[in-house]
Amino acid sequence: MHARLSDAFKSHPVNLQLKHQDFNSLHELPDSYAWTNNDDLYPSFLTSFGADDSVPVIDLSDTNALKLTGHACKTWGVFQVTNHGIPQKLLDDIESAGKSLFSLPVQQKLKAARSPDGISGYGFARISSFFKKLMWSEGFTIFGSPVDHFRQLWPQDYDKFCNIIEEYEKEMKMLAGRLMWLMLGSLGISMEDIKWAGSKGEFKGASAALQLNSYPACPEPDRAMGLAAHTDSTLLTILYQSNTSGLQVLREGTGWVTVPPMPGALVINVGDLFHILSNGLYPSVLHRAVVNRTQHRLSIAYLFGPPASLQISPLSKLVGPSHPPLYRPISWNEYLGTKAKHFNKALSSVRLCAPLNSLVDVNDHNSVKVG
Ligand SMILES: C=C1C[C@]23C[C@@]1(O)CC[C@H]2[C@@]12CCC[C@@](C)(C(=O)O1)[C@H]2[C@@H]3C(=O)O
Ligand SMILES: O=C(O)CCC(=O)C(=O)O
Ligand SMILES: [Fe+2]
Repeated sequence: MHARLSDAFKSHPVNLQLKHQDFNSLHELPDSYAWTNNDDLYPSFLTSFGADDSVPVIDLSDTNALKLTGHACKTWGVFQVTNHGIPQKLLDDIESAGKSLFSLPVQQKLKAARSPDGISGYGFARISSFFKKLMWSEGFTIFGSPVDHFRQLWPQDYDKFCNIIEEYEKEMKMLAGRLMWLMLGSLGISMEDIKWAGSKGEFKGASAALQLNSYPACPEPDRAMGLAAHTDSTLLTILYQSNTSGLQVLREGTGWVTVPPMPGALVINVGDLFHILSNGLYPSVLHRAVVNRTQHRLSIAYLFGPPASLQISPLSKLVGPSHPPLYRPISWNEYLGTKAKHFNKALSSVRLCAPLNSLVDVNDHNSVKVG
């Protein structure tokens, strides 16, 4: 019997969701939410104010899109896309669905709480268990049908919300497929090299989760953390951050760089599984979300991965005598379990050989050099 993604956390349950409180009732930052540099694994003071180093923006209708994508993945691990074909109406609909969800009373939201060993439902981000301080955010993860949870949240009109999610996932899946081919194509990989992509290259058996993140306005944003620095355990992530800034990526030699919201654009992150697939050529990007004093912020992440139990390993075309495979084969299912156990050391725990110079290896987030 094949392992299912929803079983990935069975051996590492987290028990955080019941401590949830109503952010709107907090007019001062409680100590439990006040972060110092010691509480974070990556230095916070390295914020970059220079505008000279900015996240690439790629117009998907540009004839150079393949080359630009390759360059962005290699040098940044993140880029924004325009002309992606996702209707603005759908982005507006999912944004208002998210707003409607998070503005429900806490007791109502808790009816759809994520179980300690589950994937789907309402709660703190899974990675919260690795930190002493709480994050100034709440999340809702959708994996598979959201109907049971949505019936709890909106007994009258859950159907309407289910339809929006279904439509959004359908569109995201198609876009994720297009982006995969751009990223793979830029590495010289073609459809024949990826058996699981299917005969039409549509990645039929792929799995994905949808994560709605809510960051309420915060009385002391400089001392709070929306979502602590992490890489995504995905092949790629498609993020809609609407019009409020908050997403930052860690850039070698520069520090934290804000990804500015652009009307209608989507942010694409390279995830850990693509890092493995590309044998470290396209490194996954460390990112975090900061909060602000006046505006509530919502983001929607489509976390795209391979079939749950398919073994992912460095592509054979990218390995050879002078490029040994850097990572052992691992399934998404197993990788999520590894992440739940080792968090920021998950990728290096899958690594086969030590980097030549471990101090300057850009592909190993445990030795990232900044400043
Ligand atoms: C498939 C998944 C990736 C994710 C854990 C999850 O089961 C669903 C939520 C995802 C998310 C979103 C916020 C950041 C993150 C690190 C977390 O705690 O939950 C990611 C997880 C991940 O990419 O490892
Ligand atoms: O809210 C954001 O901008 C980032 C969200 C994120 O990193 C995630 O959901 O994995
Ligand atoms: Fe993320």
